[in-house]
Amino acid sequence: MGVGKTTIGSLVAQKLDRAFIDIDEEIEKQYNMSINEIFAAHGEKAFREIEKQTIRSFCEQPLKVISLGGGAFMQPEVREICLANCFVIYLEMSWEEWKERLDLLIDTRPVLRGKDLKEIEELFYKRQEAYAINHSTLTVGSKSAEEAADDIIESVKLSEDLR
Ligand SMILES: Nc1ncnc2c1ncn2[C@@H]1O[C@H](COP(=O)(O)OP(=O)(O)OP(=O)(O)O)[C@@H](O)[C@H]1O
Ligand SMILES: O=C(O)C1=C[C@@H](O)[C@@H](O)[C@H](O)C1
Ligand SMILES: [Mg+2]
Repeated sequence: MGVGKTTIGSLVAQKLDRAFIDIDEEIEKQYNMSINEIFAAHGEKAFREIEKQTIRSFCEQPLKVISLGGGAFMQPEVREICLANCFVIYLEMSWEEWKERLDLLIDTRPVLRGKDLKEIEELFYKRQEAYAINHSTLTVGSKSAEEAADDIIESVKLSEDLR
């Protein structure tokens, strides 16, 4: 969550001249509500179901750069759909670096609401096991979004060359 998938993914799409799809944004358009409002009105379970369906519909279309929401990969079916149809890149950050970003995220990521720092740290580490299942890992660290986007393009080109 909040590692920069939307920011960096949109740059990758621009640089590769591909369509960019942000799954959270697509869900917000379908409901005409913000993610916060969807969680409040329908609950997380309903959000996860629509998230899975939305991911399925876009992942089966080729030639797109797709940014998932932060918790999407926790669903085994989402992992299966993405790994079978897409080149899946995990953007990784250390806890020490990521927690400095919390102020930017706290108001717009409802899963953080009501949690103290210890609980957020537990969630951060709990998610890493699922995120580790991917085709390529990029450590974002202190890289700018531009640098991270360029690194992703290099890694995609390398994987194409190796095919
Ligand atoms: N490389 C970067 N360096 C510094 N700040 C960044 C970087 N990438 C993104 N940000 C900032 O971090 C915040 C979260 O970014 P973004 O929304 O792209 O994350 P995300 O991974 O898409 O989040 P989510 O998991 O909720 O979809 C934004 O305020 C964004 O401007
Ligand atoms: O990390 C998460 O569980 C989430 C991240 C956001 O991208 C949104 O998908 C939503 O706020 C849930
Ligand atoms: Mg995002």
